[in-house]
Amino acid sequence: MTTDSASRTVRPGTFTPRRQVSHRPSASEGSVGRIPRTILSTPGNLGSARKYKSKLSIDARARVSHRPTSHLSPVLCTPPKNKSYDASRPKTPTTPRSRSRGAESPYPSDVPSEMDVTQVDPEEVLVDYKTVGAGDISGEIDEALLLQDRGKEDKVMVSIRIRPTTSPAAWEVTKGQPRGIKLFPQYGRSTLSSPPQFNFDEILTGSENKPVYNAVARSHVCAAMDGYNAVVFAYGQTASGKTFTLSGNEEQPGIIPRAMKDVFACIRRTPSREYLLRCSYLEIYNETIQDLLAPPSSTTSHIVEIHGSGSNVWLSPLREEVVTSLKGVREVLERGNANRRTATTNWNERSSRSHSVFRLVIESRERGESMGSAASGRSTPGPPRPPTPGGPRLQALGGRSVQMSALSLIDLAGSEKATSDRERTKEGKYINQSLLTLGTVIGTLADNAAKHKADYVPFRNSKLTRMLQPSLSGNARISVICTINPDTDAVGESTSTLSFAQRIKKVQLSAKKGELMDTEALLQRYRLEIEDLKKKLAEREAGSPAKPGQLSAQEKLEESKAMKDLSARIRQLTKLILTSQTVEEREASRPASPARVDFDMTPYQLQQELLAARREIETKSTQILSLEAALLARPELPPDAPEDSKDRHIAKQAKTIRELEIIVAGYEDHLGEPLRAVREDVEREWEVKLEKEAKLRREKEVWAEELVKQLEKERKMRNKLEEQGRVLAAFVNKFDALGLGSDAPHTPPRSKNTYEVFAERQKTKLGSFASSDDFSSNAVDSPMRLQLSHIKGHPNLLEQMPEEDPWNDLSFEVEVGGKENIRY
Ligand SMILES: Nc1ncnc2c1ncn2[C@@H]1O[C@H](COP(=O)(O)OP(=O)(O)OP(=O)(O)O)[C@@H](O)[C@H]1O
Repeated sequence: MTTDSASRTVRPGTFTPRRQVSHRPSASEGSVGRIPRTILSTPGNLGSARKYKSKLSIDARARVSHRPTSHLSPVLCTPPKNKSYDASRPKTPTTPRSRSRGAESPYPSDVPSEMDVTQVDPEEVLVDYKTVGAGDISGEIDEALLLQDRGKEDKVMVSIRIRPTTSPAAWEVTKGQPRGIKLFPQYGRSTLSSPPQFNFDEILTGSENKPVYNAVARSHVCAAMDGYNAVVFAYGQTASGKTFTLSGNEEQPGIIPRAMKDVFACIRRTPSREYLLRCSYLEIYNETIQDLLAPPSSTTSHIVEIHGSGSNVWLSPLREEVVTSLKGVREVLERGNANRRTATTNWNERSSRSHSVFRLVIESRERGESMGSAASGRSTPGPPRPPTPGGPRLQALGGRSVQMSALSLIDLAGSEKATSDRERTKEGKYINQSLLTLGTVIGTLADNAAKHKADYVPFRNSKLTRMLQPSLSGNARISVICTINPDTDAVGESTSTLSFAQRIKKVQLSAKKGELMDTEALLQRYRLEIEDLKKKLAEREAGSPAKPGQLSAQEKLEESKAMKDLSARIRQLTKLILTSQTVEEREASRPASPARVDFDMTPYQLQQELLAARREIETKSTQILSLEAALLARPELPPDAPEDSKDRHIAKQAKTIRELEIIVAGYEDHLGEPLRAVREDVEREWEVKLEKEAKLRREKEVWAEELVKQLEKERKMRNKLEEQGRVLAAFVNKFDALGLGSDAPHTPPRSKNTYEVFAERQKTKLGSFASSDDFSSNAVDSPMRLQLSHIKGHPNLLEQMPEEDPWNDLSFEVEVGGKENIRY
């Protein structure tokens, strides 16, 4: 066990029935006898008597002059020491103050830890709309304000707050959207280059804290109430107004007190949920994390360690206080602030010498029908579960899941120049170093986001960045308010603050709602899902008989697949429920395991536990195997078994049969039938398609046959023509051989001309002409030689004859081979 739990043993837990929370004295009230009344009666001392040495603007002065009690009034000179202030918030002496607070803390050393979260039953300290008193809320929340940055949820919201000044300002705010801030050219480093200009989500001026809260923090507070982690932090040069913005003072409450009011306002506006609120407050001083709420009497160290890595980081030992009212929160804040380290520096009368983190963990769940732990019933019997540092305390009951988120409000120490004081110089070195690391981390994250890289981010280089790792890595809505001093002698620091603001704007976020479920909640979710799925299945079933004709095969397939999916999911969920119930039954029937995990254990202890658990599992597995073998070897129930166990067995079997029947019926109804019908439809559709294709093919074959015939005809025709050509040539040669033509001077026509001879030959059936060789040898003297020479030079001339054959007019018939007459 850790020191934390050791300390728990000396602090008896005081449980108060939950319904009485609003009526019973709160932690602070309860200890009135021990805590000085002066402290309780000055709730607003969070930001009391803060001053800075530079002058305020005229309007700020005018405002404070109307309020003589305002803590902003004595700004024109170094403030006189304020006794009550000193008493409530001790300043750091020249060396860091001792952590044994008996002397310094306003709280006596025996302040009980009544609201320590480890000492109360969470079910007894829930807050809901009934328990929130009218004084706990800030009035109506403007819905429009909550919706303001909804569109920028994946980006860090970055705003600038310019502290009022009476000196000439080096910066001017540009008009329009996005809001810009520009350095007057005369204050730029070089007159040649244009002076820097920056654009941001908001640029705020003046001393009013309400508009600042509304603009930069309200939507983030509401996001935290909605289940998202949210971080608001102030960054800037020393004395630029970070603490004034975060904590403010009685006149001008800052972001923290306003946020707390809104938390309770939100609870009051949400009657359907109940909440468990717990807060912690720490500071990082000289790279050491100190618990600002640790009880002064505690002998244990106040040094808090960071455990875990990546997005799973937690702090331990860290005291968390349950708060049930605004008064309770205020008391916690006062106590923490009283322990914070501040000191007078050259620039700030009360400079924060550390980074402070106020964290509110919000757990909530739907309200049950009846209230109280007995009515709602714990899902796990026995004593409350061991505390989990940073983990859930509220249990998911009756299927109601628990939403868990954290709202972190961070006041960073301011960057500063060197000072003559050695102690301040050392602190300043640590402050500057951790701010530098924050800048590097932000720069790398921004670069990674812009260039889609995954470069190593040096979170571990400082406690601050390591602690902020889960949020900076993306799982939080972040709002940064950068405070600047507009004076001309702070241009360098302001420019560096604005560059940091510019870089952090590029960091990519993707906050997820934190939801926790226990077995019962999961089972309930499964049951609801099954109901829903069954309804859907029934609707589909009811709709499908009306549709079949209208659906295409594809649609039917999809419909069948959807039904199949639904049935599969129902089966899967039913199985999950049965498995979980069996596990739960077994859990309930056996004594609590001695190996139940205590989350306060050290990693070594956990490892040992793990080894022991593994060994036990092995032994149990062997036992199970042998038991199973024995079970198989004997009948389920001996014949002489008692009647009631027989009945139980029968009931169990009947239940299994019913389950199987449902599954089988579901399969048959929703899977078998539609599939068969679909298959038939598909087959029918394809048959028609096939027939069409076959017909088309037949038609094509006929066409192809026709084509072949046509070709054959053409080929024959061509052969015939060639044959005719040859016959004609032979005829002409013969004609010449008969001496009916010569190159000699024209002889008077003889008694028979060519046609007559031809006709005569035809008559005497001179069908067998001499071979072409014959007639070519005789062709020399042919009167048609001239024309033949043309033909010889162009063997294909006959083929190329124009369709309008001039020889047509000279047509005559000749008998070829005694078979048929050919017309020429
Ligand atoms: N906007 C403002 N209007 C009026 N007064 C302001 C404003 N901002 C800061 N101040 C005053 O300036 C002084 C210094 O402010 P504050 O302590 O908040 O600075 P800081 O940035 O937290 O400094 P450090 O980093 O040193 O802690 C305080 O007295 C505060 O009241």
